[in-house]
Amino acid sequence: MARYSRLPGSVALITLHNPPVNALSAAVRQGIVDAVQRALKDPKVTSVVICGQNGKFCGGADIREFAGPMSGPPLVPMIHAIEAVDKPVAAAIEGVALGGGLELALGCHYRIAHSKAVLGLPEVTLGLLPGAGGSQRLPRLIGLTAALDLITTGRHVSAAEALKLGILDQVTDNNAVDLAVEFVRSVAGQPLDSRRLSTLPCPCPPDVDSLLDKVMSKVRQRSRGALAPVACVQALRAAASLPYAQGMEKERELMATLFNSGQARALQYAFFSQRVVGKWSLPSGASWDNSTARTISKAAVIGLGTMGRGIVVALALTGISVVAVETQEKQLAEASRVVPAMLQREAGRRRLATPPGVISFSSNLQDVSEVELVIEAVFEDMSLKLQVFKHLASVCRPGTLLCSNTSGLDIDQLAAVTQSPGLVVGMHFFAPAHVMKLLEVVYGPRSSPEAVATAMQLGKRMGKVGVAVGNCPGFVGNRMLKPYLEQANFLLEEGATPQQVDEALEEFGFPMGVFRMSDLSGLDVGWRIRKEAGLTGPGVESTRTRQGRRYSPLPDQMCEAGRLGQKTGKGWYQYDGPGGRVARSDPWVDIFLETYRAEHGLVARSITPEEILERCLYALINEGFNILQDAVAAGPEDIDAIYVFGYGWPRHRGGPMFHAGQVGLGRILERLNHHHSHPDVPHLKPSTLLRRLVAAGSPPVQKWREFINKERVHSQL
Ligand SMILES: CCC/C=C/C(=O)SCCNC(=O)CCNC(=O)[C@H](O)C(C)(C)COP(=O)([O-])OP(=O)([O-])OC[C@H]1O[C@@H](n2cnc3c(N)ncnc32)[C@H](O)[C@@H]1OP(=O)([O-])[O-]
Repeated sequence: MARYSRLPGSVALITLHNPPVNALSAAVRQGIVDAVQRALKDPKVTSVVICGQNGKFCGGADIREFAGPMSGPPLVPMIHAIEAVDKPVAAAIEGVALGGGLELALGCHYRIAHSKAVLGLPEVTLGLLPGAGGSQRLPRLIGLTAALDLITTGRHVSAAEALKLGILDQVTDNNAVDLAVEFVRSVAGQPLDSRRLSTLPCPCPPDVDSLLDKVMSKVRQRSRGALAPVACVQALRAAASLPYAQGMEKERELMATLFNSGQARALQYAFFSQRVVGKWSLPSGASWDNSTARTISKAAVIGLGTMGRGIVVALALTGISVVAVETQEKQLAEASRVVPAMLQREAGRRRLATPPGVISFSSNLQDVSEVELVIEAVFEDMSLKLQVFKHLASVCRPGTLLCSNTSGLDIDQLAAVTQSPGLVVGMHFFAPAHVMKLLEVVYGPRSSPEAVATAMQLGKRMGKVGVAVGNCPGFVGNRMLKPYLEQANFLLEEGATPQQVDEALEEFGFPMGVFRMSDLSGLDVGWRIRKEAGLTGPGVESTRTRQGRRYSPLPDQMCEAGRLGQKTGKGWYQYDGPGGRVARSDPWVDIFLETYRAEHGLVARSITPEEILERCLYALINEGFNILQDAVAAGPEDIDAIYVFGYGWPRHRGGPMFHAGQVGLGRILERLNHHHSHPDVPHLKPSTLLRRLVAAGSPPVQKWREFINKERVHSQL
């Protein structure tokens, strides 16, 4: 709703009221329409201020309403009516003015904000465009170039930047509503024509077409296959070239297309998933709202390889003091040189003045004795990690939280060598750890709710999307990756090339296909893990079946040939030299694959992009269902957030489990059955949960949690 009040004198105050962010629900829109009418009719009112309850102007359209039929007054005419009012209307912006919230403010004649306010048109991140006139009014206010930046990225800007851009008329450190009231009183009676943005021309640079073409190719490259950024550029082209009314017509057409696209639904689902995973719960019943987190001010990181260095930076950026320990002198010296520069760079990128945390480097594990939390980030080797944990258990004071950055080893085994297994959790970061948003917080059977809550809260302080997951080999992300990689390798055996597989996946929206990605991260990482698992190495017979399952030795043979990826200048592709970044296809790989197939009596067949996607993605999705069935992830949103924030799953496709729902669970089941029945593709046996969901009529993804819980109660899973 919106409250109307008459302030002493002649100012009407309209206050949006819809906690927590005063989103523009049907009731709020109706409230605004009624209040504006009242202000118009009251002859004693000479000016109007619109503000939001509880220090938040408005978080935009109510995203929850997008799922159902629209009711209440529409936004566009409501904002037009405000712009047309013949008494000055000012938006008093505190907290946030985002999306429809900023569009509402752009319909006002003046905008006055608190210095801590944040503004933006983030609709593009929800698969939409600023469809309440924002795509036409903002460029008229701040010029085409700046509007293209804001609207195609959806980035939030500070009040200071908004003032500089010309979005705001005034900024105050004091009460923005008081200032707005004072301001509108002072301008009452003055002409408003030049304040109505819809009547202004759009300031454009001389080479407007080349600017628009450049931005269009940039957005297409940045978010391959995403519709909204393209539509945003089209709407801005209309703003630059058409009169306002025709521009609005174009905005309406584009918005209608986007609104009904699966991509908008996927992105809105991703928005809510990100929030759902913060409300974690464990099978024990412990959850975010009944567990207490400790506030950490002093932490340590053990191991200063690539991951450890990134974790040190991520911690230091929050203001935590970090003891960074590395026992190898050479590595320590390098880290002491590199980490401060990384910190400086990242602080600059985040526009933080000076990195607030204090880092001390040490080669002595004894120096962690006073910290409250340790993150172990040594080499991925269980015996080494056990040694470190035993040592930590004897060095740290009682009550210290011990975390491991393992990417898939058993947390419980690590906990078992400490005196307080309840204080052990996994904190699985993703490289580069100071940049990537995902953090898997891994709880073992003995991890305490306090330890999980602390790791989740620490993740939030570091700006991560933390997802609490159960303990199993590979946890969620890497466990699902395994069948995906396996199928990609099998496809090479059957006739595909690395380029064909990568192209299909990149066309789907991944920033990098599986083989390009392997080259980037190094083929030796998986090789070492497979050697430890006894799947390859001296004495292991070179067959295509290992430990009772189909196995492709292709990646092992690449490593044996010294082709470890970008670092050696050769992998699935060739590069200009070691450390080269530009992948080119390599005839050596074609001959290698042909020889391999001939040796194993395999006849290459032609493989379609559809089969590549089905084999790779459905294998991954199927494992996702197994993970839900095993209660390793609490719900499909957890898996989807992990894949969107950590594995490059295209956000406009929601995540693997959401995608399964979009494709249709029946179809996924049918294709898995089809591939599974093929004699040489034995790893695609459909999960029981998938079968049960299909049998239950394929409920929407939002209902799966409830379904799984019911099935579990009735022991069907
Ligand atoms: C149609 C014409 C064109 C216009 C299109 C638009 O405006 S599109 C919209 C353009 N606007 C945007 O894209 C802005 C989207 N919002 C944000 O970016 C952030 O929420 C924030 C910066 C406003 C506050 O961050 P924060 O960390 O302080 O808090 P938090 O993030 O945890 O959220 C708290 C609670 O509020 C909920 N909720 C939030 N916004 C909306 C909404 N618009 N609607 C409904 N609900 C919303 C959120 O789900 C959560 O609910 P829960 O889990 O408690 O049940």
